[in-house]
Amino acid sequence: MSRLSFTLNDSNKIPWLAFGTGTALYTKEAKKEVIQAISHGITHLDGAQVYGNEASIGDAIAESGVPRSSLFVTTKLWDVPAGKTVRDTLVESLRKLKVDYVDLFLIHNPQLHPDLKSVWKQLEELKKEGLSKSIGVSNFRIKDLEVILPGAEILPSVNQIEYHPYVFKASKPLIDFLKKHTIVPTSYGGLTPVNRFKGGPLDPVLEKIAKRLGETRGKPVTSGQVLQVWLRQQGVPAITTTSKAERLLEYLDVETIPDLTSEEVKEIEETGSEVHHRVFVRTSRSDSRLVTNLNCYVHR
Ligand SMILES: NC(=O)C1=CN([C@@H]2O[C@H](COP(=O)(O)OP(=O)(O)OC[C@H]3O[C@@H](n4cnc5c(N)ncnc54)[C@H](O)[C@@H]3O)[C@@H](O)[C@H]2O)C=CC1
Ligand SMILES: O=CCc1c[nH]c2ccccc12
Repeated sequence: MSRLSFTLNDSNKIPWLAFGTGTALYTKEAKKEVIQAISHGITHLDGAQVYGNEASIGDAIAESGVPRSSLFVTTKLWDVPAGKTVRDTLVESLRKLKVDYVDLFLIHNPQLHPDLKSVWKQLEELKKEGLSKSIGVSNFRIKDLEVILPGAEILPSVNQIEYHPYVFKASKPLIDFLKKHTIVPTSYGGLTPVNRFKGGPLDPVLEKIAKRLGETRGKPVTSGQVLQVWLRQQGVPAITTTSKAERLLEYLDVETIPDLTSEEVKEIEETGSEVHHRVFVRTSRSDSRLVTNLNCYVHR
Protein backbone atom coordinates (compact mmCIF):
# COMPACT_ATOMS: atom_id res chain seq x y z
CA MET A 1 0.00 0.00 0.00
CA SER A 2 1.37 3.43 -0.93
CA ARG A 3 1.43 5.44 2.28
CA LEU A 4 3.48 8.53 1.48
CA SER A 5 1.51 11.69 0.80
CA PHE A 6 2.19 15.40 0.64
CA THR A 7 0.07 18.18 2.14
CA LEU A 8 -1.50 20.66 -0.26
CA ASN A 9 -2.06 24.38 0.41
CA ASP A 10 -5.73 23.60 1.20
CA SER A 11 -4.58 21.08 3.87
CA ASN A 12 -5.75 18.08 1.83
CA LYS A 13 -3.23 15.30 1.33
CA ILE A 14 -2.15 14.01 -2.08
CA PRO A 15 -0.66 10.50 -2.31
CA TRP A 16 2.85 10.81 -3.80
CA LEU A 17 2.37 7.97 -6.34
CA ALA A 18 -0.41 8.21 -8.95
CA PHE A 19 -1.56 5.77 -11.62
CA GLY A 20 -2.36 7.54 -14.88
CA THR A 21 -4.67 6.63 -17.75
CA GLY A 22 -3.68 9.31 -20.26
CA THR A 23 -0.74 7.81 -22.12
CA ALA A 24 -0.41 4.07 -22.60
CA LEU A 25 -4.12 3.74 -21.73
CA TYR A 26 -5.31 6.83 -23.63
CA THR A 27 -8.80 6.18 -25.09
CA LYS A 28 -8.49 2.53 -24.04
CA GLU A 29 -10.75 0.50 -21.74
CA ALA A 30 -8.61 0.72 -18.58
CA LYS A 31 -10.65 -1.15 -15.95
CA LYS A 32 -8.31 -4.13 -15.68
CA GLU A 33 -5.19 -1.98 -15.34
CA VAL A 34 -6.80 0.36 -12.80
CA ILE A 35 -8.08 -2.56 -10.70
CA GLN A 36 -4.57 -4.05 -10.83
CA ALA A 37 -3.06 -0.75 -9.66
CA ILE A 38 -5.55 -0.41 -6.80
CA SER A 39 -5.11 -4.03 -5.76
CA HIS A 40 -1.35 -3.49 -5.55
CA GLY A 41 -1.87 -0.52 -3.22
CA ILE A 42 -1.91 2.55 -5.46
CA THR A 43 -4.61 4.91 -4.17
CA HIS A 44 -4.16 7.96 -6.45
CA LEU A 45 -5.83 7.66 -9.87
CA ASP A 46 -5.07 10.28 -12.52
CA GLY A 47 -7.72 10.62 -15.23
CA ALA A 48 -9.08 13.31 -17.51
CA GLN A 49 -12.16 14.06 -19.56
CA VAL A 50 -10.10 13.95 -22.76
CA TYR A 51 -8.67 10.50 -22.08
CA GLY A 52 -11.98 8.89 -22.97
CA ASN A 53 -11.79 6.29 -20.19
CA GLU A 54 -13.37 7.87 -17.10
CA ALA A 55 -16.13 5.26 -17.20
CA SER A 56 -13.60 2.43 -16.98
CA ILE A 57 -11.96 4.12 -14.00
CA GLY A 58 -15.41 4.30 -12.44
CA ASP A 59 -15.98 0.58 -13.10
CA ALA A 60 -12.59 -0.21 -11.54
CA ILE A 61 -13.33 1.86 -8.42
CA ALA A 62 -16.74 0.20 -8.06
CA GLU A 63 -15.30 -3.31 -8.44
CA SER A 64 -12.08 -2.75 -6.47
CA GLY A 65 -13.65 -3.34 -3.07
CA VAL A 66 -11.68 -0.35 -1.76
CA PRO A 67 -13.77 2.36 -0.06
CA ARG A 68 -14.03 5.64 -1.97
CA SER A 69 -12.58 7.47 1.05
CA SER A 70 -9.33 5.51 0.64
CA LEU A 71 -8.83 6.67 -2.94
CA PHE A 72 -7.64 9.97 -4.40
CA VAL A 73 -9.31 10.52 -7.77
CA THR A 74 -8.19 13.24 -10.16
CA THR A 75 -9.88 14.32 -13.34
CA LYS A 76 -9.22 17.26 -15.63
CA LEU A 77 -11.38 19.76 -17.50
CA TRP A 78 -10.81 19.68 -21.23
CA ASP A 79 -12.93 22.15 -23.22
CA VAL A 80 -16.36 23.53 -22.29
CA PRO A 81 -18.85 22.73 -25.07
CA ALA A 82 -21.08 25.60 -26.23
CA GLY A 83 -24.13 25.95 -24.02
CA LYS A 84 -22.48 24.00 -21.19
CA THR A 85 -20.78 25.13 -17.99
CA VAL A 86 -17.61 23.87 -16.34
CA ARG A 87 -19.92 22.40 -13.70
CA ASP A 88 -21.84 20.46 -16.37
CA THR A 89 -18.59 18.81 -17.49
CA LEU A 90 -17.62 17.83 -13.94
CA VAL A 91 -21.09 16.44 -13.21
CA GLU A 92 -20.71 14.30 -16.35
CA SER A 93 -17.27 13.15 -15.17
CA LEU A 94 -18.69 12.22 -11.76
CA ARG A 95 -21.43 10.22 -13.50
CA LYS A 96 -18.86 8.30 -15.54
CA LEU A 97 -16.57 7.85 -12.53
CA LYS A 98 -19.57 6.74 -10.42
CA VAL A 99 -18.45 9.00 -7.55
CA ASP A 100 -20.07 11.90 -5.71
CA TYR A 101 -16.89 13.99 -5.75
CA VAL A 102 -13.35 13.96 -7.06
CA ASP A 103 -10.35 14.73 -4.89
CA LEU A 104 -8.74 16.95 -7.49
CA PHE A 105 -10.14 18.76 -10.53
CA LEU A 106 -7.62 20.39 -12.85
CA ILE A 107 -7.75 22.74 -15.80
CA HIS A 108 -5.96 20.42 -18.26
CA ASN A 109 -4.71 22.88 -20.84
CA PRO A 110 -4.79 26.69 -20.35
CA GLN A 111 -4.62 27.28 -24.09
CA LEU A 112 -8.15 25.96 -24.52
CA HIS A 113 -9.68 28.76 -22.41
CA PRO A 114 -9.56 32.38 -23.61
CA ASP A 115 -11.56 33.16 -20.43
CA LEU A 116 -9.10 31.46 -18.05
CA LYS A 117 -9.97 33.71 -15.08
CA SER A 118 -13.67 32.89 -15.42
CA VAL A 119 -12.93 29.16 -15.71
CA TRP A 120 -10.84 29.33 -12.51
CA LYS A 121 -13.70 31.12 -10.71
CA GLN A 122 -15.99 28.24 -11.74
CA LEU A 123 -13.54 25.71 -10.27
CA GLU A 124 -13.53 27.72 -7.03
CA GLU A 125 -17.33 27.40 -6.89
CA LEU A 126 -17.09 23.65 -7.51
CA LYS A 127 -14.69 23.28 -4.58
CA LYS A 128 -17.06 25.27 -2.36
CA GLU A 129 -19.93 23.03 -3.51
CA GLY A 130 -17.87 19.96 -2.56
CA LEU A 131 -17.82 18.41 -6.02
CA SER A 132 -14.01 18.54 -5.88
CA LYS A 133 -12.05 18.49 -2.62
CA SER A 134 -9.10 20.29 -4.23
CA ILE A 135 -8.72 22.28 -7.42
CA GLY A 136 -5.67 22.95 -9.52
CA VAL A 137 -4.16 23.33 -12.94
CA SER A 138 -2.03 21.45 -15.45
CA ASN A 139 0.45 22.64 -18.09
CA PHE A 140 0.22 26.16 -16.72
CA ARG A 141 3.13 28.47 -17.48
CA ILE A 142 3.98 31.38 -15.21
CA LYS A 143 2.04 33.71 -17.48
CA ASP A 144 -1.06 31.50 -17.21
CA LEU A 145 -0.79 31.49 -13.41
CA GLU A 146 -0.40 35.28 -13.44
CA VAL A 147 -3.81 35.48 -15.13
CA ILE A 148 -5.68 33.54 -12.45
CA LEU A 149 -3.73 34.36 -9.27
CA PRO A 150 -4.67 38.04 -8.95
CA GLY A 151 -8.11 38.03 -7.34
CA ALA A 152 -8.19 34.25 -6.86
CA GLU A 153 -10.16 33.37 -3.73
CA ILE A 154 -8.64 29.87 -3.73
CA LEU A 155 -5.08 29.13 -4.84
CA PRO A 156 -4.47 26.26 -7.24
CA SER A 157 -3.30 23.35 -5.07
CA VAL A 158 -1.21 21.73 -7.82
CA ASN A 159 0.20 22.34 -11.28
CA GLN A 160 0.56 19.02 -13.09
CA ILE A 161 3.48 19.40 -15.52
CA GLU A 162 6.00 17.40 -17.52
CA TYR A 163 8.88 17.26 -15.04
CA HIS A 164 12.05 15.14 -15.18
CA PRO A 165 15.79 15.92 -15.33
CA TYR A 166 15.77 16.53 -19.10
CA VAL A 167 13.44 19.52 -18.57
CA PHE A 168 14.89 20.50 -15.16
CA LYS A 169 16.77 23.56 -16.42
CA ALA A 170 13.81 24.86 -18.45
CA SER A 171 11.40 24.15 -15.59
CA LYS A 172 13.39 25.88 -12.82
CA PRO A 173 11.71 29.33 -13.10
CA LEU A 174 8.27 27.67 -13.01
CA ILE A 175 9.20 25.37 -10.13
CA ASP A 176 10.53 28.36 -8.14
CA PHE A 177 7.32 30.31 -8.92
CA LEU A 178 5.15 27.40 -7.78
CA LYS A 179 7.14 27.04 -4.56
CA LYS A 180 6.77 30.78 -3.84
CA HIS A 181 2.99 30.44 -4.20
CA THR A 182 2.72 27.13 -2.26
CA ILE A 183 1.47 25.33 -5.40
CA VAL A 184 2.67 21.70 -5.54
CA PRO A 185 4.18 20.66 -8.88
CA THR A 186 3.11 17.12 -9.78
CA SER A 187 5.17 15.31 -12.39
CA TYR A 188 3.99 13.47 -15.46
CA GLY A 189 6.49 11.90 -17.84
CA GLY A 190 8.88 11.52 -14.94
CA LEU A 191 10.46 8.38 -16.42
CA THR A 192 11.20 10.03 -19.79
CA PRO A 193 15.00 9.59 -19.37
CA VAL A 194 14.57 5.79 -19.16
CA ASN A 195 11.71 5.27 -21.60
CA ARG A 196 11.35 7.88 -24.36
CA PHE A 197 14.89 9.23 -24.19
CA LYS A 198 16.97 6.26 -23.10
CA GLY A 199 20.57 6.54 -24.29
CA GLY A 200 21.01 10.07 -23.04
CA PRO A 201 23.77 11.46 -20.78
CA LEU A 202 21.84 10.51 -17.64
CA ASP A 203 22.03 6.75 -18.25
CA PRO A 204 25.44 6.14 -16.55
CA VAL A 205 24.63 8.59 -13.73
CA LEU A 206 21.35 6.84 -12.89
CA GLU A 207 23.01 3.39 -13.16
CA LYS A 208 25.81 4.44 -10.79
CA ILE A 209 23.37 5.83 -8.20
CA ALA A 210 21.10 2.78 -8.55
CA LYS A 211 24.12 0.53 -7.89
CA ARG A 212 25.09 2.50 -4.76
CA LEU A 213 21.54 2.46 -3.40
CA GLY A 214 21.14 -1.25 -4.19
CA GLU A 215 24.37 -2.14 -2.38
CA THR A 216 23.43 0.05 0.59
CA ARG A 217 20.05 -1.54 1.09
CA GLY A 218 20.85 -5.06 -0.07
CA LYS A 219 18.13 -5.07 -2.73
CA PRO A 220 18.47 -3.98 -6.39
CA VAL A 221 17.39 -0.47 -7.35
CA THR A 222 16.52 0.55 -10.94
CA SER A 223 17.31 3.76 -12.80
CA GLY A 224 13.57 4.44 -12.97
CA GLN A 225 13.37 4.22 -9.20
CA VAL A 226 16.25 6.70 -8.87
CA LEU A 227 14.24 9.16 -10.98
CA GLN A 228 11.22 8.68 -8.75
CA VAL A 229 13.33 9.18 -5.59
CA TRP A 230 14.62 12.42 -7.20
CA LEU A 231 11.00 13.54 -7.55
CA ARG A 232 9.91 12.32 -4.10
CA GLN A 233 12.81 14.12 -2.46
CA GLN A 234 11.56 17.42 -3.92
CA GLY A 235 8.05 16.81 -2.60
CA VAL A 236 6.85 16.22 -6.17
CA PRO A 237 4.16 13.54 -6.61
CA ALA A 238 4.91 11.15 -9.48
CA ILE A 239 2.19 10.27 -11.97
CA THR A 240 3.12 7.15 -13.85
CA THR A 241 1.49 4.15 -15.47
CA THR A 242 2.05 0.56 -16.44
CA SER A 243 0.13 -2.58 -17.30
CA LYS A 244 2.77 -4.73 -15.58
CA ALA A 245 2.35 -5.84 -11.97
CA GLU A 246 6.11 -5.97 -11.50
CA ARG A 247 6.43 -2.33 -12.48
CA LEU A 248 3.69 -1.38 -10.00
CA LEU A 249 5.73 -3.10 -7.27
CA GLU A 250 8.85 -1.32 -8.53
CA TYR A 251 7.13 2.07 -8.26
CA LEU A 252 5.63 1.30 -4.83
CA ASP A 253 9.01 0.11 -3.53
CA VAL A 254 10.40 3.63 -4.08
CA GLU A 255 8.89 4.60 -0.73
CA THR A 256 11.41 2.32 0.99
CA ILE A 257 14.47 3.69 -0.85
CA PRO A 258 16.56 6.25 1.09
CA ASP A 259 17.04 9.81 -0.22
CA LEU A 260 19.79 10.61 -2.71
CA THR A 261 22.86 12.44 -1.42
CA SER A 262 23.09 16.13 -2.27
CA GLU A 263 25.98 15.30 -4.62
CA GLU A 264 23.82 12.73 -6.45
CA VAL A 265 20.97 15.24 -6.79
CA LYS A 266 23.42 17.82 -8.16
CA GLU A 267 24.87 15.34 -10.66
CA ILE A 268 21.41 14.30 -11.90
CA GLU A 269 20.35 17.94 -12.38
CA GLU A 270 23.60 19.10 -13.99
CA THR A 271 23.77 16.10 -16.33
CA GLY A 272 20.06 16.35 -17.16
CA SER A 273 20.61 20.02 -18.01
CA GLU A 274 23.12 19.10 -20.71
CA VAL A 275 20.17 18.35 -23.00
CA HIS A 276 16.55 19.42 -23.32
CA HIS A 277 13.93 16.79 -24.16
CA ARG A 278 10.35 17.91 -23.72
CA VAL A 279 8.02 15.17 -24.88
CA PHE A 280 4.55 16.45 -24.34
CA VAL A 281 4.04 19.27 -26.74
CA ARG A 282 1.38 21.73 -25.73
CA THR A 283 -1.91 21.38 -27.47
CA SER A 284 -2.70 24.65 -29.12
CA ARG A 285 -5.54 26.00 -31.23
CA SER A 286 -4.64 26.37 -34.88
CA ASP A 287 -7.09 27.61 -37.53
CA SER A 288 -9.79 27.13 -34.84
CA ARG A 289 -8.85 23.42 -34.68
CA LEU A 290 -7.17 21.81 -31.75
CA VAL A 291 -3.85 20.49 -32.96
CA THR A 292 -2.36 17.83 -30.75
CA ASN A 293 0.59 15.65 -31.51
CA LEU A 294 -0.87 12.55 -29.95
CA ASN A 295 2.08 10.40 -30.99
CA CYS A 296 4.11 11.77 -28.11
CA TYR A 297 1.54 10.42 -25.64
CA VAL A 298 2.25 6.82 -26.44
CA HIS A 299 5.66 5.24 -26.16
CA ARG A 300 7.84 4.42 -29.15
N1 LIG B 1 -1.59 16.69 -17.64
C1 LIG B 1 -1.11 16.31 -18.81
O1 LIG B 1 -1.15 17.03 -19.82
C2 LIG B 1 -0.48 14.97 -18.90
C3 LIG B 1 -0.73 14.02 -17.92
N2 LIG B 1 -0.17 12.76 -18.01
C4 LIG B 1 -0.53 11.76 -17.00
O2 LIG B 1 0.65 11.11 -16.53
C5 LIG B 1 0.52 9.70 -16.71
C6 LIG B 1 1.88 9.07 -16.87
O3 LIG B 1 2.54 9.62 -17.98
P1 LIG B 1 3.75 8.78 -18.61
O4 LIG B 1 4.52 9.68 -19.49
O5 LIG B 1 3.20 7.51 -19.16
O6 LIG B 1 4.60 8.41 -17.30
P2 LIG B 1 6.10 7.93 -17.11
O7 LIG B 1 7.07 8.90 -17.65
O8 LIG B 1 6.17 7.57 -15.66
O9 LIG B 1 6.23 6.63 -18.04
C7 LIG B 1 5.50 5.47 -17.76
C8 LIG B 1 5.82 4.49 -18.86
O10 LIG B 1 7.19 4.12 -18.78
C9 LIG B 1 7.31 2.72 -18.91
N3 LIG B 1 8.50 2.34 -18.16
C10 LIG B 1 8.67 2.32 -16.83
N4 LIG B 1 9.92 1.96 -16.51
C11 LIG B 1 10.57 1.77 -17.68
C12 LIG B 1 11.89 1.38 -18.03
N5 LIG B 1 12.81 1.12 -17.09
N6 LIG B 1 12.21 1.27 -19.34
C13 LIG B 1 11.28 1.55 -20.29
N7 LIG B 1 10.00 1.91 -20.04
C14 LIG B 1 9.68 2.01 -18.74
C15 LIG B 1 6.03 2.17 -18.33
O11 LIG B 1 5.74 0.90 -18.87
C16 LIG B 1 5.01 3.21 -18.75
O12 LIG B 1 4.48 2.89 -20.03
C17 LIG B 1 -0.41 9.57 -17.90
O13 LIG B 1 -1.00 8.30 -18.01
C18 LIG B 1 -1.43 10.68 -17.59
O14 LIG B 1 -2.38 10.20 -16.65
C19 LIG B 1 0.69 12.43 -19.05
C20 LIG B 1 0.98 13.36 -20.04
C21 LIG B 1 0.37 14.68 -20.06
O1 LIG C 1 -2.86 14.41 -20.49
C1 LIG C 1 -2.31 13.51 -21.15
C2 LIG C 1 -1.86 13.72 -22.48
C3 LIG C 1 -2.71 14.72 -23.20
C4 LIG C 1 -2.63 16.07 -23.07
N1 LIG C 1 -3.51 16.63 -23.99
C5 LIG C 1 -4.15 15.65 -24.66
C6 LIG C 1 -5.10 15.68 -25.67
C7 LIG C 1 -5.58 14.48 -26.15
C8 LIG C 1 -5.09 13.29 -25.65
C9 LIG C 1 -4.14 13.25 -24.66
C10 LIG C 1 -3.68 14.43 -24.17
